[in-house]
Amino acid sequence: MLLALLWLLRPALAAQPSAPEPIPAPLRSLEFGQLNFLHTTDAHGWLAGHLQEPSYSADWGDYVSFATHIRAKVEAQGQDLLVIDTGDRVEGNGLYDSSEPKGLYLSEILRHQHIDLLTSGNHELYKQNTSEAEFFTTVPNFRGKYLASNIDIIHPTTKDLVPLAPRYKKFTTKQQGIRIVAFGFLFDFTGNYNNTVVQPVEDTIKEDWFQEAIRDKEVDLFLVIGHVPVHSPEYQAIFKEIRGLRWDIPIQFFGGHQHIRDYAQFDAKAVGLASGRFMETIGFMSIDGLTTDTQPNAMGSSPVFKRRYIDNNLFSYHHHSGLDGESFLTEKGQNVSQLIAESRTALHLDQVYGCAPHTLWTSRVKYPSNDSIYTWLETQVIPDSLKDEWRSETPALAIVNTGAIRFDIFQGPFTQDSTFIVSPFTSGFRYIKNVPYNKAQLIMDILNKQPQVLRASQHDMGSPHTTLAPPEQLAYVEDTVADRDAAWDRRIPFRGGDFQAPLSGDAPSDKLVPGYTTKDDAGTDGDDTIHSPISFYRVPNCIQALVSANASVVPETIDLVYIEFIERYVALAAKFAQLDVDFSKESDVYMPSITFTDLILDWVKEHWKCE
Ligand SMILES: Nc1ccn([C@@H]2O[C@H](COP(=O)(O)O)[C@@H](O)[C@H]2O)c(=O)n1
Repeated sequence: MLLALLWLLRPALAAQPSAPEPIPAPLRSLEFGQLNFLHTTDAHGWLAGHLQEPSYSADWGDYVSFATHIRAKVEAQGQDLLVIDTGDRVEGNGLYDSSEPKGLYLSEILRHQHIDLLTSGNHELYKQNTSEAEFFTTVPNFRGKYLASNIDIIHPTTKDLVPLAPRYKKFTTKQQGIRIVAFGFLFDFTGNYNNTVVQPVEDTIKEDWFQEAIRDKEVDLFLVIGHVPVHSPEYQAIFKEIRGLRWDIPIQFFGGHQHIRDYAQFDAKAVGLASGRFMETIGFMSIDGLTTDTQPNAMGSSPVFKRRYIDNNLFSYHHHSGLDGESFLTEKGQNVSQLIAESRTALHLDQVYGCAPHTLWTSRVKYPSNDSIYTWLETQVIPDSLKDEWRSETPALAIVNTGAIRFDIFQGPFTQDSTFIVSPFTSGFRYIKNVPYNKAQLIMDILNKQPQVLRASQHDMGSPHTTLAPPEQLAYVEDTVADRDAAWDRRIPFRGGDFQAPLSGDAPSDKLVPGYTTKDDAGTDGDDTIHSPISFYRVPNCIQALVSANASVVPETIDLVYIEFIERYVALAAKFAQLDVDFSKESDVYMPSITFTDLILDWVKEHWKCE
């Protein structure tokens, strides 16, 4: 009774208390259809939303409210909604990485969304405890919704190899009885821990169960969800396999992994949507003109597909749901926002360790440059901090893959949350002693020509979708330099900051908020928010820093230090460089029990004092 009263008296909660207000901006509306979808992918723990970026400042509770309203709205018209998530829900934010064990709070928050279908990403499988948490927690939390067409796991107690979740599912939609056969794939990933088995997609689709499923005559739509780029050999293979047998059944793909907004047009009746990363984007799709038992498509015409990339903020949510600040709130959504706020407090995610004097970017500025996060690591953090007490007399050349850094650092407070947002992984350092300096440089050159060089070898260095660089680097082959005032382009509004009024003041003439300006197979009208463009620069696979007492002298030999995650790549590059080393026997731990994350955090604490 008292609890109920307290609940009634508490302030209405939308987004997180410290989240910045969204900025009003011109919007393109959603075009609803017979069957509608909301899609998330690569959330990587960002369920609190972006607390330093107004464009993406809604949280998972707001998304729960949004999906509830959209479901009610379409169902009132006799239409259907399916909510989809295509994996990589873990690793990349304090809300996941800061707890012990990791994910303690996240899985409880996640389960409150009514997700109709979900699947695993590669990040759910890098480590044994993460995939086992999927098996014991997320799969049961979403029983009957989680699909794993090509993933098996060694059962933690019986030790049998079993499917992580059901391979596929046939169901009918609530309102119209649309008959759907759905699959849930992961790309041809090879970096998983050995307690799981990822079967290549191309082999999986030859299996009897898949062949039977696609021969089902009572189907109106094939729905393929997966942690797979929508433009990929894997999805091409699935498309061809289904289309080879079923020339007229529509196929809807949902994908992810590359952290980009993307849309693929396979043919007139088959399309795919990818919905970005880090809870920046909620993907929307609708299909009209599906043939069903009750709605025969007598003309036999192709269905009409519409797509929209929604910026995850309350301004967009209010607009698309047709509601305002008051009417938008749902009890469930507010409870989830509250749960996130409590979890963040329990994890001390707002604890400040230092203050960044200026913003450091991963891909918005050229590398190397003063504003590049990689230049900062190479010239300051690593040279100041990398020292092993047993090797202090020997110069070291440290190699770090750029993909180990996941996000930008904004000017201002660097918190417990920022720590994991920037560097969530648990990798430490290893080294090979006494490597000739020129060989080490050759190894660097080879690593930076990967995938071309390493993949051209006979060695299995993984799928074409994995890279030592951040994943979006694979999607864009060249720099995109925003054609506008660079100073404005770099302005990201901060919490309580003064850059929040682009509809007035000193903004460039078009007065738009900088953000995604997506170009995909359907054109340039996919983003809901009309943005001014932002720049994207390519970065190398790896960066290096020479750590030496006498930095002006080039040493003859060095300790070749590298981040643990890239050992197999470094070993292969060493072979190409004709360095005769057996990494399994000769490599050792450098700076025992220090992770790359610790190194960065310790540097921040020491060097970035808050005024
Ligand atoms: N321990 C790890 C794990 C991953 N990476 C980097 O992330 C890339 C994969 O990220 P996605 O979000 O695209 O799945 C991977 O290719 C590495 O670059 C890492 O550095 N350390």
